[in-house]
Amino acid sequence: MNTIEEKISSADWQRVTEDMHERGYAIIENMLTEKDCAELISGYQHPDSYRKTVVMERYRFGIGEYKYFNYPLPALIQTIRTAVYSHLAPIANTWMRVLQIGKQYPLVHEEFLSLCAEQQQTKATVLILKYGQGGFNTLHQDLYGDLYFPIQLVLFLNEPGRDYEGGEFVLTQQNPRAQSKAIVLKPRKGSMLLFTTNFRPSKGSKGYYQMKMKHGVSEVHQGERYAVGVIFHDALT
Ligand SMILES: O=C(O)CCC(=O)C(=O)O
Ligand SMILES: [Fe+2]
Repeated sequence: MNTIEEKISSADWQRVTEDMHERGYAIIENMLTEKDCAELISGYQHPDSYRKTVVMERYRFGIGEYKYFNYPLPALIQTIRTAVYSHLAPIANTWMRVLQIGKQYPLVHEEFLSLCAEQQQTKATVLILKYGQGGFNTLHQDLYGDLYFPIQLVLFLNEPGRDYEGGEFVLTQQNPRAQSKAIVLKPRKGSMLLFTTNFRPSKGSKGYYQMKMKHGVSEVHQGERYAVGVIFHDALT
């Protein structure tokens, strides 16, 4: 059995990089084992692991519930956050360069977290979400302060079509000169989905422009759906 470090380092990052540039998202299957998924789901009940619980209806974020992890993060998630970041920072740096935004991200996640801390962004943003029948997550962006990393990921802990129906992951892209396009994804259990947090570069006739993206989850028609969201910046509150 490969360790999570091995799975991350042997992933096809060339293909992921191309997908991120062309589409603003990429899927890597088989990142988590059955056991990893089961442990993360059963951990949902342990109050000590989390700093805050959000009942989504209260804020009109949708229907469902999520919990922000506390530091220290579970080892599996800590490893994923640190190791995947190093593969994404070069992509983020290309995006900033082609969009002529004078910003570059350090290649080491700890250094990026130090920059967050300088801006008082110190609270963990990694979360686990739970939706039952009728659950959904409205289209949104996960910006938790002025400093943000432009790519984030979700880990899928249940099998679509078996554990739940509906509950598709929805991305919208807002072309500044057209209506929004919806992209609907059903990644399999254990998959990692990488996607655009705010905007990505898209090539037009006069060079690159900003294509704003949002994400959410369509209504769960049946069953239960859990997911872990890994956001690379920390939060003010
Ligand atoms: O439940 C999902 O797949 C979406 C989670 C989400 O919005 C996030 O991780 O930022
Ligand atoms: Fe989100």
